[in-house]
Amino acid sequence: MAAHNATHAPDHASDSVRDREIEAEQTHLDRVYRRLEEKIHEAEFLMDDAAKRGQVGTPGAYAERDAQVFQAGVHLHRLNSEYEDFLFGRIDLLLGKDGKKGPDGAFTSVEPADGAIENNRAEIAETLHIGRLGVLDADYSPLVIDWRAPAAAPFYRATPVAPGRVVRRRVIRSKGRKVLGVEDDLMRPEVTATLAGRELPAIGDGALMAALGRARSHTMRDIVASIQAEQDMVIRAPAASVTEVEGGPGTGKTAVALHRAAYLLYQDRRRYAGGILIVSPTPLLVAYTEGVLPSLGEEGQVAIRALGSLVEGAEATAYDSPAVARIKGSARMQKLLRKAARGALELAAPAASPDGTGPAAAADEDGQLSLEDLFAPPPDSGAAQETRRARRTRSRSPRPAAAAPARLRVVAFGGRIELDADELHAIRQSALGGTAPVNLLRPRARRLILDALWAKSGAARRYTDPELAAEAREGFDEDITTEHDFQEFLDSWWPELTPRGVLAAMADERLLGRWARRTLNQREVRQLARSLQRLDAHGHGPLSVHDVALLDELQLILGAPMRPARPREADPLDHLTGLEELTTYADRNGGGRRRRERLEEERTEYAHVIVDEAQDLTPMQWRMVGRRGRHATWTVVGDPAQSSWSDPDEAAVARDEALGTRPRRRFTLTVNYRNPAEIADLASRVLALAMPGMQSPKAVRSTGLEPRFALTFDGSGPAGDQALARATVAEAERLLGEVDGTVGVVVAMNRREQARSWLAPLGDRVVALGSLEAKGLEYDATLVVSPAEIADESPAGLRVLYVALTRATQQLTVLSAERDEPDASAVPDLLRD
Ligand SMILES: Nc1ncnc2c1ncn2[C@@H]1O[C@H](COP(=O)(O)OP(=O)(O)OP(=O)(O)O)[C@@H](O)[C@H]1O
Repeated sequence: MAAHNATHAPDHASDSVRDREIEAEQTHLDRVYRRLEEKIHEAEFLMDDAAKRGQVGTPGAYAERDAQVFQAGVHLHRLNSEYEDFLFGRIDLLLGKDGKKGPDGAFTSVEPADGAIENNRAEIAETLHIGRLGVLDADYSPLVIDWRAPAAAPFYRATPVAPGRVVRRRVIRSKGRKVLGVEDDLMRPEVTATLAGRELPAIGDGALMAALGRARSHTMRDIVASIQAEQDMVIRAPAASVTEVEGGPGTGKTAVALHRAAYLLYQDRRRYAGGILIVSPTPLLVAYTEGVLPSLGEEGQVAIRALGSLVEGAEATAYDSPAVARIKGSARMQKLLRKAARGALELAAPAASPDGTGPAAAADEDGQLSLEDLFAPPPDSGAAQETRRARRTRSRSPRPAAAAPARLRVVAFGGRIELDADELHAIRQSALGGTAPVNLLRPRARRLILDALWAKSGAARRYTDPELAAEAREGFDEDITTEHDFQEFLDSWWPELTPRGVLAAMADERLLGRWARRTLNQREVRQLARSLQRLDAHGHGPLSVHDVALLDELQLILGAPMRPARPREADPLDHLTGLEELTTYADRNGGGRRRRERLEEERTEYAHVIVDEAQDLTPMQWRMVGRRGRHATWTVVGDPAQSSWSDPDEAAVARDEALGTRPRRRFTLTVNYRNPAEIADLASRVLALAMPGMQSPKAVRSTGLEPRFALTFDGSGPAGDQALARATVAEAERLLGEVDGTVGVVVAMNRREQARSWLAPLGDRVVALGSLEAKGLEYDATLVVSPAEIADESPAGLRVLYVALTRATQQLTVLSAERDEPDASAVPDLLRD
């Protein structure tokens, strides 16, 4: 940890020295902006020039134009982006061991030259400014080093214990083009260093503390100016294989994951043109974090998706009870879904003509084969009535109706050939024997039907010459299969199943019971079927986050529908870069967003997958995420102590399967940057219950403000609810007065809606959250309502409570009701020492 361990020089520098230092940084920033303006003009000129070349219209001119447009687009996008603090850091360095310079114009040596320090005095040999992007002066000297460049690493890694060449690290605070302040950390406080004959001053109390003390808003800030050494190790870890990061609440796992995405793109833009996927547990966390990457200069190549939005066209909006979530997330679902997909085929109604009489006979030209009343059961048969009923039901409601098995009848070679229900059933079973996706087995089933009809026709016996027999068979097949009615039969008998359709079919408790015979017990069948009844017959309706993983699994089991693949739009720049950065140019010309959205739609696999809050993925979700990174490298961040999944062993197996046998690199983050020590200490009591023996991360600061304990005491029922509402609102109001930023109120999941309505009048600085929604988020102040209610919600309830208690950056109140068994000081049983 750099700043944490650094000696913060007490702020003895006089105001005039501070002003002089700010002015010096202002002069540098002005120079940077002048250079940026020159670059913007250059880029605009290139764009104009490119447009003119485009009018010439020869292939060579087009290629040249495209290359120029790309370059210019990249520049313009980056330079036009408004950054609050484009330039945020500076390091003053001793002379290096060797005099080599890297591509960014900085000296590469990490260690100081012998004799760089003599009698604790030294001369600063190099000053580097660090910013969101690199900028070179016209003479190629570095005006700003990109924060991800190797030359910037000492800014994050230097500590007083291992300072390398760094004497002073400075964080520069600016807004727009104005420098507002500087904060210094001395890495060699014992050394008196001079720069251009003047002693190097140290100003401020340290940048990290300044950053941590800021009020929180509804969006996360990047930490680019104050990344700590242990975090930097993760961010800059090699991309290959799997990087696993564990750390307690507030250790910066999410921040590190986001910065790592930006770092990887910087390192190897070509490789990550395949896209980086960041998987987040909730849409709330996506909304909270998605501004960070643009602030780091990266957009377009990184998709941040909530677990409930990973499947195209599906968006989870509903919540399952913990019991149902446990069923849907479990690996047992694989087997059940395979059965359901096969079972759903049986539900298809046969295609009879509406009046049951079927199509008229169709005589073929050579008189060998005619098709007659092809697929209909006899009009008066029970099966026909059943079929008609089924069709009526189907037109009212497309849920696949249970129907009598059809028989298939053709007239060929002057006689009738018929496959009865049992024979069709046997054919279906035989086609399903393989493991191929159900929708893709249809051609095989079709072939088996034709084989059976051919065998029954006895025609094969009439041909001694195999060539003639093959020819006859070919004609036979063609005649049958080109018949519209045959195709209709096939559509009904082996319909194309959709994941949503199968999920909807599982809402039928009786059918589900059949399919789940060896997988779920009766109670589980009932719970699962009921939870799916909120979907309509097409499977449309409010999906839960766990339903989305089931849809993805079903997509695999069923296979892609058989329609012609949409040709990928040729991108003239693919051969140059494969980058979407072009969209920055195309955006300006209107078509970029559409194109990017389309490409994203088509993209189901990524070059790098980052999983945030990995401890929460269920086995089925690991399978879903794993499919998106089969050839990817991975970064997986999480904290087992915050897991809301009840069976960690089962999830670990699924995680191992998703990550495969790739070698793993492990890191642990140990410092809590979010919670003051007072809040972290209280939370650690729950950690001791939830995961005995697990270490809490060390809080980096303390505020002197102990958590508050409040009570509501009106028993249960509506009166109790009203009392709880009053107490919650009163405390939320009090906290609003205490902090400048946001207040999060965490309640048990089943009180979510209630709490939202209680708190709505307080405005948007207050957010009501169900316990599971609090994951990853943070607020200046947090109110946790009834810890016992949250802890009792599920087998993982204590860990969920631990999450709730670790969301506050400044103040925490715990509100207890009777069931919390509070003591005389209102401390609930679960939080007593
Ligand atoms: N080096 C840093 N400099 C400044 N702020 C930091 C630093 N590291 C982390 N933070 C801040 O600490 C807070 C917690 O970070 P983050 O949300 O990434 O932690 P986390 O480990 O993902 O937490 P949780 O497991 O509770 O979700 C954020 O506000 C983040 O900006």
